[in-house]
Amino acid sequence: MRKPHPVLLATLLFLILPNLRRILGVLLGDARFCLCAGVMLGLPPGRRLLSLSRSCSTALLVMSAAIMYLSAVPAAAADAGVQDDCEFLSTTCPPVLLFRPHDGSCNNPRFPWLGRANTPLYRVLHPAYADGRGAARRGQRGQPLPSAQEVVTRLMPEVHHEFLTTHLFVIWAQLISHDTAFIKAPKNQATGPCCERGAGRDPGDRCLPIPVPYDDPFYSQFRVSCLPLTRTNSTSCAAGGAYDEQLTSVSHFMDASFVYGSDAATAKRLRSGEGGQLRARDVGEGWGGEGWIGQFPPSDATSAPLCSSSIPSASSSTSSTTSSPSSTTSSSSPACYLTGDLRANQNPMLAGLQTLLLREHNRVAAALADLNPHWEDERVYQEARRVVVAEWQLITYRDWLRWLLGEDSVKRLGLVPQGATPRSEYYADVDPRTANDVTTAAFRSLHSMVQGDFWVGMGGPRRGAGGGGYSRGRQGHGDEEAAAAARTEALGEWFDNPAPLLERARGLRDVLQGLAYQQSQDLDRWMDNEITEQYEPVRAPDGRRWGNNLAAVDIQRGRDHGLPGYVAYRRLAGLPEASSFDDLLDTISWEDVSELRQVYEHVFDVDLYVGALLERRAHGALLFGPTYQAMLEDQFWRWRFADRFFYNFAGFAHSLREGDDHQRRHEQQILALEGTSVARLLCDNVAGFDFVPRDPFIKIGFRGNENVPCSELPEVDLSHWQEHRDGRGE
Ligand code: HEM
Ligand SMILES: [Ca+2]
Repeated sequence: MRKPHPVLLATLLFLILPNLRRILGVLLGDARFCLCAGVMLGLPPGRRLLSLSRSCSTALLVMSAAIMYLSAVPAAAADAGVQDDCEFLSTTCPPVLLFRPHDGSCNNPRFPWLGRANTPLYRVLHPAYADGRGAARRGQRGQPLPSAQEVVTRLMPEVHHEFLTTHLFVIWAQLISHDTAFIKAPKNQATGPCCERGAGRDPGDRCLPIPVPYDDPFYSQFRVSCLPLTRTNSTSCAAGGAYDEQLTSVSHFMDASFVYGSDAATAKRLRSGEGGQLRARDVGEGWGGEGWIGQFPPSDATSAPLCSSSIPSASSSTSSTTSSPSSTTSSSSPACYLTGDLRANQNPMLAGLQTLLLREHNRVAAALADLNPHWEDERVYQEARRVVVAEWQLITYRDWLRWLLGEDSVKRLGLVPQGATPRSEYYADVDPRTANDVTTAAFRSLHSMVQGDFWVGMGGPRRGAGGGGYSRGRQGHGDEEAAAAARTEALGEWFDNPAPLLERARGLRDVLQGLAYQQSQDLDRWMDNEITEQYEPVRAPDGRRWGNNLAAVDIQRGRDHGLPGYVAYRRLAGLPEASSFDDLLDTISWEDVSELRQVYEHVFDVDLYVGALLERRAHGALLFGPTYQAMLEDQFWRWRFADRFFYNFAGFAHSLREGDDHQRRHEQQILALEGTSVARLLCDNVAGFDFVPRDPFIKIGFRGNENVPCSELPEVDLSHWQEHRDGRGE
């Protein structure tokens, strides 16, 4: 271990001394503390994650901080992908913060780096690297695990089963994932040489290619024998130099960083500098030249690496190994959106939601500026940002989460915000960070809900048997134009190229309408071919297209990050130990266990991503089996109660100004915010949404969900934000 810096040592003592009693508790074997130490060491906790006590969490936090501080002397990075310094530990904060910092720092008063952008992800279980330090996981006997491509071919073919949630529910989830994690991997796979002969053999080259079996039913026709993958950047300082932790480049909190950016410089670049507005382009003539369309994010060359204007053609599609499908980019980019998140252009539905939230910010800012002409640009921007982040959190926790975790679960965990919450309910001693295990497996499982053919307009697909969709819901509203425009588009045709679809007459409206009316796929092991064969495609000379396999990347990424196998995670959900394939039958069907047996040599080899996706639904859960349910409950609980800036905590400096009057006023604002809804966002920001499903996250007709005119929906009464010139409210 390296010699600690005196300042860091002093900080460490400052952290340890007040918590000495708790730390001694760990050492002396207090039962509760043993449980917590067990979690840290990857031992079976035997209880659900959420049952960790508060004092246990404190001890955990302090102990892991101690490890980090003791090893925090900057050292030269061993190679390009590994950072060995923990510079983030020296984060300093101003004494009082009225608005949350963009990078997520200074949220936790004692550990100001927790949740900051460019820091390591949290881990639920100790990693299972092949060499204990950072080499990708291998099988129980040290053998290579089965090819991720082979696993997908066998276990995750395309079968369509729809669920009661809409595609809007799914893409909203994608936004949440972009708000809370962005692993630092050089854009895949991209131009990297990860499929060249010998790549991946030397750990220094940061390659972890996915071998494709020669008889692969899809890729063999294109003679593709390898899918490229670059390893995620990591640091070993977080674990005292013992093993690698992967870094995320965005703030871990649910703070709409995908709108505002995760660092001060980006945040500044996104602002217009006047009236609290974000920069936007007013698009008058769309691609079809059909009249005024509205605001879109600015177009900016810096987002170009993740944006291309058309499908490139394959230059070497007949070679035996290949560079990434995405490596060939097109030269002309009509509009590459600059937003708070570099992934905004990935697909048109995502870019549509990014645009929606950008417009909401500018709408709220304009209203606040009207109410408070004496506010400067900065004040309007920060107050509007606070409103939009609050709406984002409220809609997610009140309206969206019940369809992810189930009504019982959100009630049991007290996750639905109701009015103001006293500051004593903030858990300063719980780690607020995004868990590696969650973002690399549990949350990614929603890839299985993505529709490869997405609706544009609300009339549903023209092709195939389904035709007609929900056009009945339109009766009485007479929107014949929408019916005429209704069609489906293949996802593979639109990756990294949203503008031509959105920026034409009714383009954004149609894409968002499609989201609100099309049902999503179910969460199961069946994946859509548009993401398992066509992610960022190239075209073969005969016009057919092929791309990367997202599900195989997910599996390989879990191995890259050293996530232990599925069996280890079962214990978090209180499921019995499993040491043979037969032991899985309590949660996985006989047929699926037989499939697992065919692919994996040993039950311990089964990847978390695969095993947990095969589980039958947990009792009381809507989508997940017990393992993913427990992991996501824990994550959503921590993103809320360990976020000091969560919108409805009352009584902090940032939630009220001085004096009782302000506290009462803040509480009124919190209540006023409850007028928000995703339906309201659509009505307020997109022309042509005269009526909407009351709950656009679930299919029309389910539990009385019906179309309602916008005029019937509640709204946020912004007059509560009006302030007299002396700083007092009305
Ligand atoms: C609509 C089509 C989608 C596409 C094309 C897509 C594509 C991708 C890609 C390329 C990655 C990075 C893979 C890697 O290199 O490791 C990724 C990561 C991820 N995706 Fe998706 N995704 C889609 C939808 C979704 C949805 C609906 C969710 C819902 C939760 C989601 C959640 C995630 C998560 C949690 C990650 C990991 C993020 C991180 O830790 O950096 N994605 N996705
Ligand atoms: Ca964030």
